[in-house]
Amino acid sequence: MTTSDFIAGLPKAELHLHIEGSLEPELMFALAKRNNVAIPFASVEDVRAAYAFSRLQDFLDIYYAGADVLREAQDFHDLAAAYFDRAAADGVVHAEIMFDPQTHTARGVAFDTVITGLLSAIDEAQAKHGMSVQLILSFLRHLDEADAFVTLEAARPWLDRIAAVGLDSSELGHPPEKFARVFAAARALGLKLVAHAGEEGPPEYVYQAIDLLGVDRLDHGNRSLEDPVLTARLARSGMTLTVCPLSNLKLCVVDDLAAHPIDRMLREGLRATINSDDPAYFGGYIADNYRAVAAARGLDRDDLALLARNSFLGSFLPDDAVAGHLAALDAYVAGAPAG
Ligand code: HPA
Ligand SMILES: [Zn+2]
Repeated sequence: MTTSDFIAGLPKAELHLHIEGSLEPELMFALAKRNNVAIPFASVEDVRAAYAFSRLQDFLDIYYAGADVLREAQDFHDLAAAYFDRAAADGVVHAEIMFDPQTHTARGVAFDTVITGLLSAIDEAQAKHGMSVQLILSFLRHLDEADAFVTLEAARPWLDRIAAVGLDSSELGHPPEKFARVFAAARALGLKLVAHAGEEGPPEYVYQAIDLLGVDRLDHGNRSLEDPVLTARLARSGMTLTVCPLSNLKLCVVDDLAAHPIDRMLREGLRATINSDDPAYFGGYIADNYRAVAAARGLDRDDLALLARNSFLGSFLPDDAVAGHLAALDAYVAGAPAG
């Protein structure tokens, strides 16, 4: 069995995926036509050619523009259904996906339209693929606290279908402390908490995410490695980091995958996981991310299985479900032919 096949069949959870970032150019064009929305691209090739980024903001500008084709519940359904089909083919048995309601409510698309479409695709993925899915409502950090509170209020009727809140968008200049009160309110509602920190932002933002927001999981977290005290603390506390190698490469968080710190993270005792972030924009889904770092950093099957194991340990699934997934993972690894 090749490493590529071993990775594809490895049972895994995806914990860092922006559903709007799974909008493939082909679907973008189809939805633009269906909804009569003008897009600033002449062809699918034209769209892909625009995906050259030198920092996070370059990507975000295009990502928010692309999301403009999403108007009706059916659009959100089709977007998510395409992701679940693709993820299932990559061995994803559980996904915790982020959505950015403010990207849509700011354009006049109702919160309920967005979540209705996503939930119907989630129910379908459960039936079709046996995949479990949880939703993470992510606040846009370039907007203010009041806007985040309005969004949390809009989510109230849906709280039984939302597992967590998150924090994404432009990191620099928008430290976690800006959202301390919103996160406290979300926690009081029984939601889990995650936040992007240490992707472009300094270790100080990671400290804020854990000390001021009280996050249960850290999205990216790469720059924590600049601070040995912080790194040791994250390792000791068993904090999960949702690392996204192809995203890191495309957004110039690393210059080269050969310099990616994924194996260093494991060596330092961090509970690192592999995820795809915005696969339509960064050139690969989750198995591609595993393959890319396996090749670039010489990861062996034990490393790959540990990364998959961490994805279940870092999930928000109940303990018995985690134990079931770990048993299936162990059985897969034990039964995989050498090669
Ligand atoms: O990688 C990301 N970082 C911050 N915001 C985002 N929104 C989508 N993807 C990202
Ligand atoms: Zn992200």
